[in-house]
Amino acid sequence: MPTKPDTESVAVLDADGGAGDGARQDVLMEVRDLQVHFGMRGGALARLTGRKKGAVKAVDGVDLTLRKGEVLGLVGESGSGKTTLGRTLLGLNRATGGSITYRGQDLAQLREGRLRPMRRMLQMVFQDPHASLNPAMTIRTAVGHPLRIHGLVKDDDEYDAKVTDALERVGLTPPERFLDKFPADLSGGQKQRAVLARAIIADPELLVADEPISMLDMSVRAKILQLMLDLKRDLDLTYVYVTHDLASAKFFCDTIAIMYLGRIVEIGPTDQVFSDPKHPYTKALLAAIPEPDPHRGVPRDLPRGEVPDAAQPPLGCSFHPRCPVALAGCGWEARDLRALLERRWLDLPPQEYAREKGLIGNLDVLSAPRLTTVALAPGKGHDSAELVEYLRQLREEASETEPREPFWRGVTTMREDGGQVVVEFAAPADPKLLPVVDSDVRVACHLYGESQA
Ligand SMILES: Nc1ncnc2c1ncn2[C@@H]1O[C@H](COP(=O)(O)OP(=O)(O)OP(=O)(O)O)[C@@H](O)[C@H]1O
Repeated sequence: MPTKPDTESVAVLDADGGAGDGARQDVLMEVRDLQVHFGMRGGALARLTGRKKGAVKAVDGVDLTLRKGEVLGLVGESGSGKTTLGRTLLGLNRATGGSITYRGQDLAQLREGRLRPMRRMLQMVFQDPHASLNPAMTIRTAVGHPLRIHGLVKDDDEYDAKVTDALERVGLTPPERFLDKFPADLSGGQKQRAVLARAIIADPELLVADEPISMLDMSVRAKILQLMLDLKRDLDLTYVYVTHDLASAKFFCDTIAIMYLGRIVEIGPTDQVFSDPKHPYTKALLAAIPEPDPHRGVPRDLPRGEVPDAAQPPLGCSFHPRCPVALAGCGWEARDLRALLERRWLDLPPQEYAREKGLIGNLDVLSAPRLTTVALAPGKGHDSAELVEYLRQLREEASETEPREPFWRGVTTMREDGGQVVVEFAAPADPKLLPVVDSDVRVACHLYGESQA
């Protein structure tokens, strides 16, 4: 893959995370406290019992400043909200809250009718070029479609001239060979070139590209990214590049935003994020990039566990249940105790497992989200003294094992009370995205406290 070319407008963040005064006029889009929640329909039982429907917070308070000519990468595991954020920037998903300022208007508030003309300037490139092109349309019709929708040409000659120019720009040459072909006649790479031709034909300002190369052969991926960089340079484009692939983001992006469960946990110039990652999640993602040299070992895994359910995110920092260095105030709660017990029990022989599990009579109370105080009842044939002793033993064992289990930092109290054992956790705090001293990076992590700002 070619090395990342120098771009003229590398992003510079000021203390507020926005562009400095000099760069302010170069701001293309300003996103503030953006939220996109998807309602979940309750089942018949939920309706009967009057239980509230939940919501998935796909995007949960995102701030971004996108400058003209910038390539911003949205990176994170599946379900982190990258696609939803990208789509919302273009008005393809409606925002639940917050603002997206573009050309003096708030896209988050615009009605569909007023949004439509803006769409000419804001285009999306999807992952699957095959699904993006109507199999029954010729390339001429598909690529020129935006010209017709937005009424940008006066006659067929102008239409053909523009389609021909777009095909040339994306390397589908000579264009006459492609105009009357159907998508099925094209290779994957050629289809994605046609999709790019359609995306640029109406002279847009911003392209959101959602995993644009992930479904292509390895051999053409770098070529498509290079083509996108050439188009950006020639047509003054700005890109938002959605991917879970850090290697391509490193090559392609000026700025990287690392997303986790609907939030940006770290954002900054690509070289700084890669050379000196701050957030434990960023560090884990970078450590999980497979080594190109097979003699240097197997790919390392991401931290334990999976991305949690966005409908019931963890308290405090969403990453804390997987974080190897979490602190007391990172948001520990009852569910984390359950996860800890279950991880331990997985490794026990059946008899030991049954004995330990039998000590707790009401394990299910540990499933409720956001509980920072929980009362555990002893199991049949046991009492609270045995139960509290068991928990204290676990804590003791953990203090002697490396790497140190961070969960116990969050437990402030374990005491007997009225025949039960009350476990209390430290008050949770939501980490804010703050600038880190001596760097252009902002990070949402308690390891970099407010004093660092
Ligand atoms: N239309 C929808 N209705 C309900 N939930 C949705 C919808 N779209 C996305 N979600 C949920 O929002 C969360 C974020 O999804 P999103 O697709 O934006 O993440 P992503 O990081 O792009 O993941 P992927 O890489 O798998 O596409 C997920 O929990 C997802 O299930």
